[in-house]
Amino acid sequence: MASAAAHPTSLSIAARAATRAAAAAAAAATPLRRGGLAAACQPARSLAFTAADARLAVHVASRCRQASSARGTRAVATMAKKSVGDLTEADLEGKRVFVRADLNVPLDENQNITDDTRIRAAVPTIQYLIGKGAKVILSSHLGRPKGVTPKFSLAPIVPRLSELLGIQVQKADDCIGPEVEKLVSALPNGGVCLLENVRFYKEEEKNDPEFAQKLASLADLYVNDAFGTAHRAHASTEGVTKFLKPSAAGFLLQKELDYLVGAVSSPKRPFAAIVGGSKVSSKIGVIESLLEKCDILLLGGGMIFTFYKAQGLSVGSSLVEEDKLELATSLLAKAKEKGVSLMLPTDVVIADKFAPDANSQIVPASSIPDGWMGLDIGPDSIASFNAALDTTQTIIWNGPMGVFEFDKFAVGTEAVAKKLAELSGKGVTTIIGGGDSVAAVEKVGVADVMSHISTGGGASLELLEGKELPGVVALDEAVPVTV
Ligand SMILES: Nc1ncnc2c1ncn2[C@@H]1O[C@H](COP(=O)(O)OP(=O)(O)OP(=O)(O)O)[C@@H](O)[C@H]1O
Ligand SMILES: O=C(O)[C@H](O)COP(=O)(O)O
Repeated sequence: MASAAAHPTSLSIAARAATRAAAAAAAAATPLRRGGLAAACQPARSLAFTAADARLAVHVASRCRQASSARGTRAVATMAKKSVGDLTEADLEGKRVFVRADLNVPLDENQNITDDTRIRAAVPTIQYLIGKGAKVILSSHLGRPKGVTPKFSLAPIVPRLSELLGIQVQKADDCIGPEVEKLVSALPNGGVCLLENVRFYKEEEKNDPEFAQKLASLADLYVNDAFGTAHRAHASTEGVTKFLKPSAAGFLLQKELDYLVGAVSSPKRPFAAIVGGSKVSSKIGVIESLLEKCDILLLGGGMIFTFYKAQGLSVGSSLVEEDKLELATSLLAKAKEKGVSLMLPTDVVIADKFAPDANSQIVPASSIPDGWMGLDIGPDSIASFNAALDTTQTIIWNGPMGVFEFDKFAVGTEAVAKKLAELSGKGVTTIIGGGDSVAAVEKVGVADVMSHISTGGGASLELLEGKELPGVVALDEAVPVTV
């Protein structure tokens, strides 16, 4: 039996990035299509972002707030923060606004952007601010550099961002200091200046107050739209709010919270959660938190073998976390206690090696022979998962059903993506929680029809675990509105 640590479960980062890049290229030109509030809450996916889109974003933000108020607890959970949409022309015209975005996009070896989703998602907030005559000082990290590292420069972002905004974005060679100050002071109303990678200073990740103050000194007010980095208490996401008032949430941040907290806390029922991925240990928090909220929990991916083993089934050489057998048993018991219908796959696709060209066969989950490993869920499981999903009104999905990077073992994951796309078209709220499930949805070409696709991996997981995000907590509270 393979231990989790020794199991060859992970594809290289490059292979995963290539899959995502191909999918993203297909997704890049798809316009926003669905109607209704949920769809309107999506960041604009079209390439040309217009003033009309900016007006839509403002309208959407206010509709989201109204919808949230109507949903009671959802309002408390998601919309208690001051919004960029609350800032008027009088607040913004001629003002320097420090906008923290997450422009941490994948680049190939020639510094070409292979997935511009995060850049496009940052556009509505910037467009709104420049439309109101603000001077936007845009900040982001890229990668995890140790000191100044040219390959982690934000320079490759400038052409695409300029294209999307329809104006030439200025680029600073640093993120603090006299040269940056000069550039910022020459910025016209409605201009945008992108600062260099804020992680070139170790003080950023240390949330150093002096560094935060230096960043803050460039601006008059602060907007955080970096959802993907909101789980980090860094100088540009958290520290800076101590020196800049008001500190407001951007449209992307609001939308992510509205779905990942709001729709999950007070869902239209029945509410199903689908959790997959490689290991149960990395999803414990998410499963435990979702067990408190969902009606149906479907489990797939590598983690199911720990559940099978805990039930005394033979799992061959499938991925198993031996030290999590008790945990798996207790999660099954907890589901029962909570009245949650927890479904494990009834059949699996097994392989004689961890490789794209492995021999494969479909067997009942209870009879995996020695020497074979489960790499996908089988057709009976897909059918019963689909039947369960057909009964639902809200679905959240995190983690693939199998080793979807290998075509032979991608069927279960793709079936879930297609089912969610079909149900989304019928009005079911479908939320994809970041990471590999987003890559799978993009690979199938159905990203555009989902209610919400998160731009954050780690941040979305932390939210789903019920944790507070420091980058959100630090923002100003919204002024309460009496209805
Ligand atoms: N049966 C399986 N055996 C081994 N690995 C599996 C199996 N099913 C899925 N995986 C692997 O799980 C990985 C994804 O797991 P992970 O827990 O990282 O999911 P995620 O949360 O969606 O992704 P991310 O960590 O990128 O946010 C994929 O690379 C996939 O190949
Ligand atoms: O890609 C991400 O998940 C975010 O940009 C955060 O990056 P980090 O994990 O390096 O903080």
